[in-house]
Order: sequence, then structure tokens, then C-alpha cells
Amino acid sequence: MALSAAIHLPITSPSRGTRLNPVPVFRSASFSPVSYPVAVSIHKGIAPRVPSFRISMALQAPEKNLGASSFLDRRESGVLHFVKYHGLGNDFILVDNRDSSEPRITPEQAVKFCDRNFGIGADGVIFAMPGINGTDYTMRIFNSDGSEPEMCGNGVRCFARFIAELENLQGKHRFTVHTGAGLIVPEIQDDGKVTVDMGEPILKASDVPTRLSPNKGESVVKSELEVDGVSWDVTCVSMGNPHCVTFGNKDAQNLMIDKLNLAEIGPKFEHHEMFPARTNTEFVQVFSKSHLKMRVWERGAGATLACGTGACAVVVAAVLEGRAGRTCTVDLPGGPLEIEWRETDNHVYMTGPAEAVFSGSAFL
Ligand SMILES: N[C@@H](CCC[C@H](N)C(=O)O)C(=O)O
Repeated sequence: MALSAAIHLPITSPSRGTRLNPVPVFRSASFSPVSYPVAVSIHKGIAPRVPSFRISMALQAPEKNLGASSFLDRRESGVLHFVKYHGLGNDFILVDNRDSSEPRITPEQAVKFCDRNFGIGADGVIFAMPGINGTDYTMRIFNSDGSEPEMCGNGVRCFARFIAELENLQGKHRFTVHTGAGLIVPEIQDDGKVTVDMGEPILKASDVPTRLSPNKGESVVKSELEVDGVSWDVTCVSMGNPHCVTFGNKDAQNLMIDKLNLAEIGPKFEHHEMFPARTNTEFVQVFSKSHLKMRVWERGAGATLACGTGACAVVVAAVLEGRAGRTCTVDLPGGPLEIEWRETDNHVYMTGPAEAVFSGSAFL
């Protein structure tokens, strides 16, 4: 006998301040001889303002003896609850790790979860951990290749929004976050955007690190770097993580960045012998003293739609090369970031969006 089944897929939009304790996507199914609601919660729309809607449909299901302990219940013990966020398309799996200073998953598992075909799909996994040295929280991140970078600009904006949801905070909020790049201070604005005090850029060549010889004090500014038979002009900046910024090469003084074959040239910069810790690379086009456009090849993640630390490094490099002022809009494939390298404290400030996309549970 076939049963009539009503399936409701509530795609909810909790109001601002709804606790976002990651909840499993899959819940047990309860059955009766006549109809059964299957509560498959797709936690889409964690962020406010995402419209909620409901899908109902009827289907014919074969009669089965599905007891209280279903396959999905049994798998509950071996799952990772997560929330997926993005900052201008640079996307991350956020994990509530506030009860432990050990990441809940290994770098190898992070590689699997970041896979866009065989996993959840992301540029990295970010762990929200207890603070140390008097900070509110610690942020750690694994790139999609499993390596662990010191910092992530778009990631820390997502991190701030994630913490606000976990802690049920509303409106303007500021956190102190310990990272591999030291103290980072994100502040959620009234409009939901996040402004981050990214600290001071590091310019000393050996600290970036780069093996290129310093040519401006201890820094490397508009130096020649041979990549694949082409001589590029590069400036090396660390925002806690290493960046190599280029505005052109000997053949093309002003890059037309849309024409670049990033997948071909990017890895050659990333693995260049002049960068002992590998590097992120930004290719930049200047529209005006306050408007730049960049594409990025990220260390450990490849071509991404945005890179926050990269946009900061680009403005620092543009100022050092005399191409731009200290306050710029930087266009990235995923959208714009506002960057200021403040003269008074030498800190770089980044402002941009961060959005929750969905929550779920992944099998470990
Ligand atoms: N996308 C990030 C940077 C993430 C780390 C980077 N891939 C590295 O290895 O340094 C950002 O927004 O800053």
C-alpha cells in the first residue's frame, strides 16, 4: 500500500537575534499510517532579510518500517555542524569551536569539506575558539588545500557576524580577536557591514617573507621579479600573511587584469623560490587615485572572488608606489571593499559585507 506523504521544507528566516546554535539539517522522520511530515530543515536564511517560504508537495512513498532510529539519527554522533558564510563570494565553513582550543576537524577533513563537488564547497574552514591573551575570541582557519594561514580578512568579517549570531547580539558590536597575525578588531556596523582594524602592514622583506633584496629601506617596492620569462614589478607586503602585489610587467606597464590567465600565472607566483612561505598574489589595475581593481591568486586556495588581506596589501603597495592615496575603493570579482591605510596610527582598516548563506551538518 502506498502512503500519502506531505513534505514541508521550511526555509526559515529567523529574526535578527535568533540564536544560531548550529542545528542539524536532518531531523528524524515521524511516520503514521496516513501521512507523515518529514522535517528536513534547510537552515537557509540565517541572515536577516532573507525571505522565508515554504514548499509543500505530496508524494507516494513505499511502506517501510522506519523506526525511531533512522540512518540520519544514527549518523548524528559523527557530524560537523556548520554555518556557511561568504564575504564578497570568498566563502567559508564556520565552526562553533568555543568550547575547545583544538579545531574540531583536521586539515585533511577541511580539504574534503571545501571540495566543491565532493564536499560542502568553500575557500576555507574557520574555527571560532576561546580567546587567549585577554582577547574575546581566537580565529583559526584552514585554506581549502589544508594549509593554515595566519589571517583572513574576509573571513574575520564572517567570523564577527557568526559570533554575533552565536551570542545573540544585535546592532553595533566590536570584538577583539586573536589570530596568527596578532590582534585583529572587527566591528559590526549598524548596516550589518563589518569594519576591521587589520593592524599595521609588515614591510620588512625578511618578515613578509621574501628573498627579494630590499630596495626601499628594508622593504621591497616595485622590484623586478622574473616569472615564466617575464619581468614583473612587484611590491611585497604582509598583512600577517604574505602578499606580492603587481601593477604591471616590462611588457605591460598598466595591466588589463581581465585579460590575465590567472590559473596559469598564479601558481608560478605562489610557488616562486623568492617566497619561502609561498605567497598570495594580487594583479592590480588603477582607475584613479582612489579606485583600484584587482584579481587575486590565493596561496592555498587559488583564484577566489575576493581577498580582504589582499585588498589591504594592494592599497599599501599603491601608496608606496605613489599610485594611489590612502583611502581607496578596491573592486574585486565579488564586489568592492573600502580600504584605508590610516596615517595617524599606521593601521589598515577594511570595511565590507559578510553574509550567512545556510547551515547544515556534514558527515565526518
Ligand atoms: N581570502 C583571505 C585570505 C585567506 C588566506 C590566504 N589564502 C593565505 O594563505 O594567506 C582574505 O580575505 O584575506
